[in-house]
Amino acid sequence: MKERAVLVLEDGTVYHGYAFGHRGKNVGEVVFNTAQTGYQEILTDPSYNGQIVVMTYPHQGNYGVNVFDMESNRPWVRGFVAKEFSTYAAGPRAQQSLAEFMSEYGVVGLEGIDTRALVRKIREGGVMKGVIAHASAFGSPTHRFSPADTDALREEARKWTDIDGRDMTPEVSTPLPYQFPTFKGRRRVVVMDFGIKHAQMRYMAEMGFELIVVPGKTSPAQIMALEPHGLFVSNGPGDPSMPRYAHATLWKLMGLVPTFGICLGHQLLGLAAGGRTFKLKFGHRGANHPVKNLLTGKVEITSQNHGYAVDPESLEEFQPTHINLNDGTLEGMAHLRYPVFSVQYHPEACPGPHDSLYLFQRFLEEVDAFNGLTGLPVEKQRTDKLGV
Ligand SMILES: NC(=O)CC[C@H](N)C(=O)O
Repeated sequence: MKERAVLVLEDGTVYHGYAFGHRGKNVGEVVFNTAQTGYQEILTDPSYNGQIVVMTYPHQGNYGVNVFDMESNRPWVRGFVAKEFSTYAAGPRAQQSLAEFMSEYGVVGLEGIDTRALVRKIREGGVMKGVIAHASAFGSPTHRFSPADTDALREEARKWTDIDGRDMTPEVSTPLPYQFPTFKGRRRVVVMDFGIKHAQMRYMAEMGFELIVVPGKTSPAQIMALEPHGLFVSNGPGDPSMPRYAHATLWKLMGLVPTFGICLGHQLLGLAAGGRTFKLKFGHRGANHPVKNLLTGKVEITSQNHGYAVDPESLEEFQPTHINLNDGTLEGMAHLRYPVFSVQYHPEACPGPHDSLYLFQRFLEEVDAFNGLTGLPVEKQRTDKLGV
């Protein structure tokens, strides 16, 4: 018999379903993702630190998990919800089942609930805090949830400190600097790690960049002492207005070195330039968000995962370069005078389409133009041989 489990939202809504993955209980901000595949990349994307992710596609887990699709060294989601999880992992790339993977890393799962109703609720009411609890967290796998149990879980969700207003990046940023495994390149990029997805580094390594990854709290002087040709600002979790040290660092470095920011990196650059960020009602999380490139007029289908956005009205030194065609929010910007640009979405995909990979090429061109390296051959690095 399946073990009972519930999701209780802070507004008191209760969804009854069944336990999956690691047995237990966890609280987080409940968000939804509309990607049909890519659950392993989603689970291991550090930007989800603090969040319970609901997949809108009804069937998850069918192709298992493997060592290649890790976006960091472990999952970061606090809970994972789907209509139905496959217990069987099919396909030549599968090395482990999703159930085993979630159990191994302590990811509490829930299935068998009406995910469409839950997503409609979040779309209407905005993102909310919630708790997933399995019956065994109440002492026995055959436990039946009483109204007193769900009231207590609701209180637990309410009392949990909202990720809005919290710097969630120190937990996921590297504690010490390291070199991403690349050959010694003639173009050195310092990567500010706020919870980076490996795909971003893989693409840059393949393009011939030497990558030195530093903690998000690294000072401008320490960064410049590494003599970078370029600076990369990663994605990451939580409220972008909270890591104030990063705003100060990026403000000081603006114009000194060509800079490319993705997602949280984009938001931090906007804040560094004196701009403002705000929280979206339910965010953008999926693999088919249409974005218009205002410089070319072309539309890109993009991978997204963010709950905040930069207010374009608040920007003085940046011009908008990309907008979201669903809701008109800012998706990309470029500095008016310096080689500094950023996007809110994920050109590295993982999961998602590759329409926006040209941005990494643009970064390479900016780095070369600024450092007098134009004409230098790009030493393509085979990251598959490097074991990354
Ligand atoms: N993927 C990211 O970098 C997310 C940025 C930020 N934490 C947000 O939710 O908007």
